Amino acid sequence: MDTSPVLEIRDLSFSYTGQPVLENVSLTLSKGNYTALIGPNGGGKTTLLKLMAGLLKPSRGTVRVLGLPPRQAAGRIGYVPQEIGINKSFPVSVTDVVLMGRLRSFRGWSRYSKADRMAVRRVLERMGMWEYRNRRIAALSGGQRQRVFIARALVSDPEILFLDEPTASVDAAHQSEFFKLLKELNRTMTIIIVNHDLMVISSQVKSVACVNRRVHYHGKAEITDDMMQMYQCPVELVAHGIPHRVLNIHQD
Ligand SMILES: Nc1ncnc2c1ncn2[C@@H]1O[C@H](COP(=O)(O)OP(=O)(O)OP(=O)(O)O)[C@@H](O)[C@H]1O
Repeated sequence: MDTSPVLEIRDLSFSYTGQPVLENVSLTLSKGNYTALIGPNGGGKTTLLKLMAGLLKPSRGTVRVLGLPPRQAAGRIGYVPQEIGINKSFPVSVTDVVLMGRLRSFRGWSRYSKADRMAVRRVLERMGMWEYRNRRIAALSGGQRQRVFIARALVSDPEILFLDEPTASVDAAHQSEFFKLLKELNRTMTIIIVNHDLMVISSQVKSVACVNRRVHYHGKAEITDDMMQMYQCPVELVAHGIPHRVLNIHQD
């Protein structure tokens, strides 16, 4: 099995306004991993994901995705942001949004190739959204919109997929379908997912990185009483709207 690193972060620090958000972060993930980024609100998970995707530049240190600076690997990365601001009056359809994920092979404003359109159909069918292909994006529910943005990330066949709280507006039935899909995708792509519900996510992922200004990586994801001690992770989990502390605090 190929275990070459798909992601290598070395001595990374980042601040937006002088106040450090991430400090001395080093993390190496090998091909085929499926990692959850967990941690308290404001701990830096979204920021870390944006740094991995090349949407932010580190203040110090380096990020390499598939051996390259993230922007150079952009065509091989799929990124699903946490909040998708939609201008309700912007008349863009589901198909238009997913086609944007094919910009790599874009040939002009009026022409996408047949292969682009076929790829869009495949991915919309996979996400159960084909019947909505001509619907305006603003006229979808939050969960449906999220599936469209996941389709947009998948339509370029990425090797690594970054997802920022993708199940935030997905109901329980669709959530389990969604995790089934991710498990299947993980056969061919590395997945890094931000999620708050460790109890749900731990049954899915292969590893966990606790993010709270610093990052602590745990190569396993099962949560047992013993491991709660071992993880020593400061996480305020929000399960069914009720915050509760599951793991103990890191010593440094
Ligand atoms: N654009 C920005 N400008 C300034 N500060 C920011 C910006 N974005 C985030 N921050 C701050 O950086 C810190 C980390 O934010 P980030 O969104 O990465 O945390 P998070 O772990 O993803 O939080 P949550 O679980 O609430 O989504 C927070 O204190 C936040 O207020």
